[in-house]
Amino acid sequence: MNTARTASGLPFMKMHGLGNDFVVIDAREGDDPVTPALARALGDRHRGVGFDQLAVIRPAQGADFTLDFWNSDGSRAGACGNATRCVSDYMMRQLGQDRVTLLTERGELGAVRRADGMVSVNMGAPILDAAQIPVLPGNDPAHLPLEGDPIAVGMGNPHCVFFVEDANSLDPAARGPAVEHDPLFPERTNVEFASLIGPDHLRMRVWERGTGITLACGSGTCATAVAANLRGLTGKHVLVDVDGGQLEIDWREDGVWMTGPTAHVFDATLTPEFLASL
Ligand SMILES: N[C@H](CCC[C@H](N)C(=O)O)C(=O)O
Repeated sequence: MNTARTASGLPFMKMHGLGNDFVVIDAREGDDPVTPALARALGDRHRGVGFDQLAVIRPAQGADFTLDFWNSDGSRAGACGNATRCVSDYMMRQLGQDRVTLLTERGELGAVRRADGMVSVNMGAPILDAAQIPVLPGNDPAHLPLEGDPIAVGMGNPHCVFFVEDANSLDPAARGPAVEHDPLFPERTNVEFASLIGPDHLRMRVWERGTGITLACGSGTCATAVAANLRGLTGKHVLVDVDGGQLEIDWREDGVWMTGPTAHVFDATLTPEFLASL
């Protein structure tokens, strides 16, 4: 831990995309202060700040910034679409640009601000090839031997998408945890439950790996749109209704684009006492 920061506290930002909420730490100057213990303590909604994901901005070579993601249980996530949109919005404002590039565990991603103010991110091509999905060794890449015939889609993080009769009437907390921890997924998985509610219009609810139910999951909506297209349910441009609102997905030649609103709620500073208690 950077002792200078510990003495004066640690600044952070609170942001959300459709209620998928984030603590964001800008660590472009100084040491990266985040450890699993800090992520868990900050993620505690009673004794810390509370978030679905913690995002850490770091310097990058060859891109505008690097972005790392943590879940509230202290585990790392390889991708987080909504945090990518929120932080890209902040960075576009700060750099005076209407587009940015960023490095994530997945590789280089790009984000742009649309004329209507919404932020779009290209989450990259979906990973469907079993050879490239470390979580699915030796399994049919499209159809897992799980009840409900889900589709596994990698978006830089693992997703397991179930199509159900009525996503509104099921409790993701009842079915999600068993799938998250199924031995088919050695790195665990995010779990989506989706229904077709109109032409190219999906309803999706999510159980997120390392966090639980969230109001929106950007990478999950990308995975769900890809899965729906592969099942012949939709085209490649779909609207996905999540608990917190609506995201627009566009599966193009260059990757899966995800668009929606962003919100920067407040800035604050973690106290030296909080940091010292970890
Ligand atoms: N909310 C995020 C996804 C977090 C995924 C995380 N729970 C993981 O372990 O992969 C999103 O907007 O894409």
